[in-house]
Amino acid sequence: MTDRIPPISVWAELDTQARRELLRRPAQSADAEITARVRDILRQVREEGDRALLRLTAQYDRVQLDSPLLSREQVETQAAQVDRTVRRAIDSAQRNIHAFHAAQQPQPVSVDTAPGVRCELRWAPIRTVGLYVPGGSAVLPSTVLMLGVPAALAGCERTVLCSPPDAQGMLSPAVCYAALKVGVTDVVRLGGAQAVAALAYGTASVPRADKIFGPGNAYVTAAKTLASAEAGGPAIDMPAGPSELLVVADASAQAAWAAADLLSQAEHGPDSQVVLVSPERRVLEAVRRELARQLATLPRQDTAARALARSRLILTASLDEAVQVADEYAPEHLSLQVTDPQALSGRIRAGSVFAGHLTPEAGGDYATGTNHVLPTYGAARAFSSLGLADFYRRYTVQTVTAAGLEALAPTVTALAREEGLEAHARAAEVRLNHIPGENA
Ligand SMILES: NC(=O)c1ccc[n+]([C@@H]2O[C@H](COP(=O)([O-])OP(=O)(O)OC[C@H]3O[C@@H](n4cnc5c(N)ncnc54)[C@H](O)[C@@H]3O)[C@@H](O)[C@H]2O)c1
Ligand SMILES: N[C@H](CO)Cc1c[nH]c[nH+]1
Ligand SMILES: [Zn+2]
Repeated sequence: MTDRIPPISVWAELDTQARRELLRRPAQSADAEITARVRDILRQVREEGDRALLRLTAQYDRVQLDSPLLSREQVETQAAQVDRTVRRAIDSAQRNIHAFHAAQQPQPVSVDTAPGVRCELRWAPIRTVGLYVPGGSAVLPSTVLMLGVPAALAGCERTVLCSPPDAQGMLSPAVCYAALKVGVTDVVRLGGAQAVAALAYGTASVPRADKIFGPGNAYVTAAKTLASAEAGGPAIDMPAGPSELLVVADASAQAAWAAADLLSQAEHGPDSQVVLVSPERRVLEAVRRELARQLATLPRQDTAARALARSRLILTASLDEAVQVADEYAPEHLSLQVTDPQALSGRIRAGSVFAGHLTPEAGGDYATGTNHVLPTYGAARAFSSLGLADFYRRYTVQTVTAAGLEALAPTVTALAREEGLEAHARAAEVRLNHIPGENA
């Protein structure tokens, strides 16, 4: 069975080009084709609104809808059917996610930068947020919580949830239950790039969102990126594409646990990528055998096998070199299955770190309380994991008194004239000459 798992790559034997190729994400190899298709989908929705949405849903989700929107009654009827165990699990995960995110309230700042010159930093909730909840290969009610809990905590006025419809044109009871629990205002059954287009442009039935959040496949991610680049387009959270996991393992790693973690992300989709980096050949070989053994009994064996075909098992010369490889890859999820995980956790750029042998990556996917919407494709080098602050916009306020203006004006006028912007200089001077009670 190990013939379905790639062989071990020895980092020291690879040149720069081969190393780059080894760490390349699978979804990016089809970039041009995906971009072209997504551009076309965006255009159709921009030009034709709901008509295009219904047509594209029939084409890509193979279901004919009468309207993209679910009524409140439909959502409640679906939610009422949720299984009791699932309902309890959603309630319990929601509590942890709420606790961790409630502690992230951004704080206002007020500083007198000079006498009579006050600068403030304030936070206001983004009014309308679009929440994309994946549902192509697996329906993800957990993502409703990851997006909906911080949106509610921030106080966003309108939360528009989009998720692909099932064969009956419905959303699952669990998704509907979670949506009601976090106070989503509009529930829309749309998936893929067309869902993002609807949120970006707004249609007769789907409200336009100021910012679009959420993970998705390569089509969803491309649509978010393209729509946000348009003039006046929505903001987006980050490129949160196909799931990734990189495990750094030393001699203390349990092969069966490392393999289980790698499979947990491989089963998301064929373009998910999982990587194991270790200075121990024995560990790499044992995990390779475990992957094949555990894969054989997985219900989503075909999906996981396709992702595993592009997985990476990398032998490094030392733990230090493993850290360098991991940092260069900048994974969405980083699992540290080593003796001293805390010593490594700050040295590798990653969306979320799973520190130690007893911390399964799946814990963070559902219930530890951290957010599972995370940057992929190496975006963790600069992008952050989703947090409460992402649901606010930050703005500044400055208030200048007469004394402040007198002190500030020479600086403003000198810099304005240096830049050749006379009107700027005069906008300060005109006030200076008319300060009430002084020069009036
Ligand atoms: N990075 C993160 O934070 C994070 C979190 C959760 C999930 N994920 C990832 O999200 C992804 C979800 O992907 P998914 O496919 O299961 O669901 P999805 O909801 O993202 O995409 C499904 C939609 O894609 C569209 N689509 C499918 N094939 C298409 C085609 N050939 N052309 C145009 N559109 C097409 C369809 O409209 C369908 O509704 C997974 O890769 C998972 O790993 C990432
Ligand atoms: N691993 C995904 C983030 O990449 C999140 C998720 C949802 N459900 C299961 N897993
Ligand atoms: Zn997952």
